[in-house]
Amino acid sequence: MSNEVLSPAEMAEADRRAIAAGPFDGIGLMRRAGQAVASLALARHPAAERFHVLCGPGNNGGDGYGAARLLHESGAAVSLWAVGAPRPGGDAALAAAECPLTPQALAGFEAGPGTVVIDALYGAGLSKPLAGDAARAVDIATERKLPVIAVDLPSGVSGDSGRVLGCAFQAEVTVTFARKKPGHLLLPGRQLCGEVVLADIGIGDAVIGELRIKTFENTPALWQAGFPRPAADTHKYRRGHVNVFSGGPSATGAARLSALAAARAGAGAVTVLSPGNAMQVNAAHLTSIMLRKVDDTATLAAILDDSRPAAFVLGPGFGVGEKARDFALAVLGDGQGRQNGVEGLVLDADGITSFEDHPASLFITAGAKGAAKLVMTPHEGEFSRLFSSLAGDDSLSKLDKARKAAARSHAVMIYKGADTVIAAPDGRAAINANAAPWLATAGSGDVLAGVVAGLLAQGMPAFEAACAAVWLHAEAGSSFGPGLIAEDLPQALVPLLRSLANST
Ligand SMILES: NC(=O)C1=CN([C@@H]2O[C@H](COP(=O)(O)OP(=O)(O)OC[C@H]3O[C@@H](n4cnc5c(N)ncnc54)[C@H](O)[C@@H]3O)[C@@H](O)[C@H]2O)[C@@H](O)CC1
Ligand SMILES: [K+]
Repeated sequence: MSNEVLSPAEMAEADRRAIAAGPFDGIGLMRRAGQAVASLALARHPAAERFHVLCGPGNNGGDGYGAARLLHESGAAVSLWAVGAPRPGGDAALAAAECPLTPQALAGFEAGPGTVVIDALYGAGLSKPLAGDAARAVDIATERKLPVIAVDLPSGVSGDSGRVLGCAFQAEVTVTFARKKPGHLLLPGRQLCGEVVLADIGIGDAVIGELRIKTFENTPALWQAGFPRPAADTHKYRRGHVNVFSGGPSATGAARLSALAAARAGAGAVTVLSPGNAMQVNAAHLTSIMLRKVDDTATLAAILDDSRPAAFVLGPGFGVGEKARDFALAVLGDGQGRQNGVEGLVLDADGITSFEDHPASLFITAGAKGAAKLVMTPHEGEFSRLFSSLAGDDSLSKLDKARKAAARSHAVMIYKGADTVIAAPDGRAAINANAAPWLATAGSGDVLAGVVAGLLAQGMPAFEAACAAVWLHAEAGSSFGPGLIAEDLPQALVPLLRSLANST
């Protein structure tokens, strides 16, 4: 799979193993990296008046020296600007020695209109905030709106977290090697990278395979094989039953949105579980979705006794409090082991907030042997209510936080945002990068929760169901575009589901 995402440390290990396995040594890989950058620069900017290649002291700079040499050999006008000298005897020093151009000090960097900047200052080895001459170079490129081609990462962007250290280049395109890094996908890094182009520099799939990578970009390749497809002889309850808890009479719409989304995602039957005082308003708005009165855990127990496959959504519009906690724990199994057919619980919005002062009861129940699978869908505020120590730890990336929260809570986490991270208790994680700003609309999260439950009810494993739902939800929002409201999303899923069904 090429959707593995490597941390800078894993990438350095891949480099070491690739060099040991051959056929390329360190300078060989570096030459190929330089070649990839030079080819892209010429293809994108054939009429550039000049390429300004900015080289740092490490191997990122080494790639820059290689690119500068090849651009110069191709007849392009090239200025070379360097900060710090490469370590003598290292690959970057060899690349610098191979380059016939004399570097000028970065302190004197100047660039006029019509020129292109190739940023090879710092990549995977960025270790402190950009300052001094490097920061000045960023200012010049930004003020003059010069196109920037970043080598591996825009200097200033952390490959681990996507955060900016000091300041960073805004690249038009970033050429990276072998696989993407978290910093290409997590914000603000993703936005600063511009387009990300993957170059093959000779690090083979077998080498990457040895690393047992557990981080992925969330694309259909990750979950398509397990996407539910109804058998020819199926019937509605075999396609899974989703139950969505409704809030009180003035807060019922969110549950209905979730229910409709679960139905579109392929659940065979969907029921809104409504408090008695909201039955009328729910009944007035439901057609194919069924309705059942549930006011207390005794009534809920009868529903949980049903052995047919089912998933539950608790949270959208539900209200915060003890009732939410009681219902959630009952669905998970209340420490008694998994209920007959309960595949999972999607805990969203108020359902998450209800456990703000009681997280341990949720985590212990979710971790009990045989408990139903728990999927939580917090946005940043909700995440910090359940995981305040993780949320406040600036040394952790969003990826780290989601992963640690999943392990702590025994839940699949969908840590929402424009760069949603999905993480499983077993350490797998996926970063989603196809979201569009149109999704930031009221009720959008209710739809997502419903899609997750729709897939869970059909027996899709929780991590894959969460990844598929996030991708479909984002793709539906992106394809609909301006004017999107949450009510549009379930319908916008249809063409995507159709093309998924046709593609296998
Ligand atoms: N053989 C290899 O290891 C390969 C590495 N490649 C390139 O190597 C890069 C990683 O190389 P390195 O590990 O040498 O790391 P970098 O070249 O990214 O940076 C490390 C150097 O920069 C200094 N530094 C870091 N941040 C700084 C800051 N903000 N201000 C001033 N100095 C700073 C460090 O002290 C160190 O000297 C990748 O990004 C990629 O471009 C590619 O050539 C492919 C092959
Ligand atoms: K760079």
